[in-house]
Formats: sequence, C-alpha cells, structure tokens
Amino acid sequence: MSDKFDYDLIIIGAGVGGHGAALHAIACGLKTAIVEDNVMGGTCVNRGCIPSKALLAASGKVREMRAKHHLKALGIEVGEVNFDRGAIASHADNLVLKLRGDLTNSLKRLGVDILEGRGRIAGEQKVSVGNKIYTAKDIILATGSEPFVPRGVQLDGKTVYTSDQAVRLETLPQWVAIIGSGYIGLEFADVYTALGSEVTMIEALDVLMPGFDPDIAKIAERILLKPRDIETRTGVFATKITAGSPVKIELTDAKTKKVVEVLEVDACLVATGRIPLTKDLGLENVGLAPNQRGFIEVDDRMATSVPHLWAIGDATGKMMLAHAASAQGIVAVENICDRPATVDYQSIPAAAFTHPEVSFVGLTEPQAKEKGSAEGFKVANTKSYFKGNSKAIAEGETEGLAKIIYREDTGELLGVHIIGIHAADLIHEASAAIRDRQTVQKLATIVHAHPTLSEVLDEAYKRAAHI
Ligand SMILES: Cc1cc2nc3c(=O)[nH]c(=O)nc-3n(C[C@H](O)[C@H](O)[C@H](O)COP(=O)(O)OP(=O)(O)OC[C@H]3O[C@@H](n4cnc5c(N)ncnc54)[C@H](O)[C@@H]3O)c2cc1C
Ligand SMILES: NC(=O)c1ccc[n+]([C@@H]2O[C@H](COP(=O)([O-])OP(=O)(O)OC[C@H]3O[C@@H](n4cnc5c(N)ncnc54)[C@H](O)[C@@H]3O)[C@@H](O)[C@H]2O)c1
Repeated sequence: MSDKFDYDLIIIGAGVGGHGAALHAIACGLKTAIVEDNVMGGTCVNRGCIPSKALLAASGKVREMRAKHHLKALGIEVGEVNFDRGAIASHADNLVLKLRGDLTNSLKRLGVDILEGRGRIAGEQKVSVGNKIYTAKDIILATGSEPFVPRGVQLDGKTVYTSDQAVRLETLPQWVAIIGSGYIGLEFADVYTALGSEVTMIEALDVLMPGFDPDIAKIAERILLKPRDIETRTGVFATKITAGSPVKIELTDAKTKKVVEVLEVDACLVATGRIPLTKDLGLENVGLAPNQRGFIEVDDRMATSVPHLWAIGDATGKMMLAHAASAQGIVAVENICDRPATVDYQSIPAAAFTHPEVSFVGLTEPQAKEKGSAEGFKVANTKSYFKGNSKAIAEGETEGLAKIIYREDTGELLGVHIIGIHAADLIHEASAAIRDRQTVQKLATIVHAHPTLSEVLDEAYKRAAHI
C-alpha cells in the first residue's frame, strides 16, 4: 500500500456488488474501506433477492400442499392447509436480518473499514463521507438502483407500492394489479396466487415477459399464468394510478394513446423496472457524467473513462443481477491489481424463482439469429421435455422444457433456456459450457447421472448432435 493514500481502495455502496469487491480486495492484500448511507447489504439482501425468495419458498410450499390432485397421484392426502401471513413475513424478515448480519460481520472480520454516511467523489482519488475526505488509489462506485416509478403513479406504500414494500408482505390484498411482467411481476404473481390473491397483470408491450426467449415466454404463460387466478392485459400502459380504497388504474393503449379501461382493485404493485442511483455522487468533480438513462458507462474491465475510477453492479445497468454485480466487483479488483480481466456477460445465468422456475444463459433465439446474420452463420435449436425425464416423472413435476440454441456450422452453444422444476440450479452446467465456448457435439458426450433432472440438458445436447 502506498503511503500517499488513506486506502488502496474505497468502495461506495455496500450492496452485493460492493461486498463482493471488498472481499476480493482483501484477498488481494488491498487496504479497503466501504461507504454505506443506508442499511448494509443493499437491495439484494434487504429489499430484493433474499426477502422475495423467502416469500417464494413459503408460498411455494402452500401451493404444493394445496395441490391435492398432485399429492394424491403420489399417494399423499393432506387436510386443510393454513398459513399465517404475519409468520411468513417474519420468515422473510428474519432471513434479511441474518444475512445482513453475516455480510457485515464478514467485512469487519476481514478488516474492511465501514464508513457510515453518504459517499461522494470529492476530486481525483478522493471520497467525501459527511465532512471528512479520504484519499484512495482506486475508487469503485457500487451505488445500485431503486424502483422506477412511471409518471402519474401515486405511491402511498400501502395500497400502491413497489417491491420495496411488497417484500414485507404487510397485507395480502384480495385483488392486486401488478404493473409489469418482468422478473418482479412474475415472482410476485407466483407469491400472491399461491396465498389466494387474484392478480391482474398489466404489460405495456404486446407480449408478456418480453425479456425471455419467445418460446419460453409462451410456455411460461401457459404454465405460470393461465392456470392460475391471473388475468392479463398487454399493449397497455398504466398511465395514472390513484392510491386508496379502491386503487384506480387508468390503462392507455400503447398504440392509440387512448384510455381504454379503468380498473378498480384492492392494491397495486408497480414493477416497471429499476433506475440507477447515480445522482449527487460528485461525478462532475472528475468530469464524469452518467449516460442519458443515468447509468455509469464502463468497459468490460469495469473501468470508467476516469483513471482509477471504476463502477460495478446495477449502477452500470449491464445486467441487473446480484451475481453479475459481484462478478463485476471481482473483475474490477483484478484490474486494479494489474491482472487484466473482463466480464463475460454471455455466460452469466439468470433465473426467475417461480414454481416451476425459469432460467437462461446466453442468447435468445432472436438475438442468436441477429448475430448469425451479422456474422454469416445459421442458428439451430433443439428442445427436450421434462415429461420425458424419469426424475421429473417420479416427482410428478413434468411441466416444462429445455431449449438449446447453437451454431449450425460449428455446433457452438449460444444460449440455453429452461422452464421446469429446479431450472435455476440446472442452468449452471450450460453456463460453464458457454463460458468455455463448448460445442453440442462435445457436450453430448458428458455422462449425466441417472435418473436426474439434468438429463433434460443431456437429451437436448444429444438431439442437437444427432446421437
Ligand atoms: C424484488 C427484487 C428481487 C430480486 N431478486 C433477485 C434475484 O433473485 N437474483 C438476482 O441475481 N438479483 C435479484 N435482484 C436484483 C439484485 O437485487 C440487484 O441486481 C443487486 O442488489 C445489485 O447490487 P448492487 O451492489 O449493484 O446494488 P445495491 O444492492 O442496490 O446496493 C447499492 C448500495 O449502495 C448504497 N449507496 C447508494 N448511493 C450511496 C452513496 N452515495 N453513499 C453511500 N452508499 C450509497 C445503497 O444504500 C445500497 O446499499 C432483485 C431485485 C429486486 C428489487
Ligand atoms: N430473479 C431475479 O433475478 C430477479 C427478481 C426480481 C428482480 N430482478 C431484477 O430487478 C430488475 C427490475 O425488475 P422488474 O420486474 O421491475 O423490471 P423488468 O425490466 O424485468 O420488467 C418491467 C416490465 O414492466 C413493463 N412496463 C414498464 N412500464 C410500464 C407501464 N407504465 N405499464 C405497463 N407495463 C410497464 C416493461 O415493458 C417490462 O416488461 C430486473 O431488471 C431484474 O434484473 C431480478
């Protein structure tokens, strides 16, 4: 460490991105401080992944135990299944407290200085926290994001709210409208319907779940929305939402811009994406400006255009996922330590933790085709089905499929999409394969244990390789 600076590295923001970067910085021998002006752990631990997965776990069990037909087929009979909303909310809350404590202790144990207060860039290699100025050889911005709330939406946090409040499950509305059919919309539709609420899902685009591969979105609609108490509206914007009892939601046709319907519901979850927390960060003091959408531009090394200033996580808008933020943090620290590294976004998986789960890694079919026409190759795909998988049949969970997308000429795997039981865990072998730019011919020779769900991918590779 140079005597010129207070620290080798200061990280602004103690979310999962900042935490991952700090742990790696300590492993690399850097004197490190992390600045946080809210609770430690950021979105994922306090208001995101962790509480939402706790709610999905508990509500998923309610759904499973109430599926009498399904249980009977396995020879099981259950009586009435009851749940306590408050106790489910406490389960999520307790998990948040535990993980926040674990995260904070891991930083303290390793000797990371935690600086409480708002961090700002005070000049080159300088950070202000309150009225103190600290110097650091390198600085990482890891300030994350917050919910995007469209104009015309009146939030009261009780009847009209974002995921920040929804994860607390303070009430269980009988009829809830969910604006947006992205990850949050889909996961909360799963929680609410499992616990007995009716849902109306409103999506501005013409298709539901526009982020998924089109085939997967269609099947997800068939499995996750149609059989449940969920009504859907597509091609309409929620242009005005008035909190109260009832909540009034004005829907405007995306094409004609005319108001087409006014819904009256008990509650409304606004899940319309997230925006970066990059305002008032003092970036102008080093001549850096966020892009038009507020994100901090970085290259694949996570470097900004200012020397010794790096950015990671949701604030960069590259892939707004917890594990992507940590991976970016590790890459930034590697580069700070003069070991060149880049992030390979194509091999970072994503998953929605619905019942059943949806996961993917790499390109969707339209993206692969676009790449193919730009680079002059043809794209092929094969599918395999959970209904043909022995383990899935034994579990009585046969809905879903795996779709693999690859280059017809070389066989290189370009994308894998799974919907079905444990899809979020199954995706990782595909992620490793894409990272190593493997071909379907090579992947088809890997021996998978029998009977396992992972044979769904084995089957898809073999079909692609004509084995
Ligand atoms: C409901 C929900 C569910 C989600 N589920 C998943 C999931 O299952 N899997 C997944 O991979 N991702 C999930 N995500 C996304 C995930 O939470 C984010 O991608 C992740 O938290 C981003 O990490 P980050 O470190 O970039 O930012 P954040 O976690 O947002 O942390 C940034 C931190 O910086 C602090 N900060 C900001 N500005 C300053 C400042 N000037 N000074 C000091 N501190 C500052 C903030 O207070 C915050 O603590 C979910 C998100 C939501 C909302
Ligand atoms: N399992 C996970 O990994 C997970 C879970 C939850 C959240 N997240 C992260 O959180 C981020 C935010 O999630 P999200 O679901 O809010 O965003 P999203 O970007 O996934 O989906 C938002 C949806 O809302 C629609 N929309 C926007 N404005 C609208 C309007 N006025 N009326 C109707 N529809 C409108 C958009 O077309 C889009 O389909 C995601 O980018 C994701 O990375 C991840």
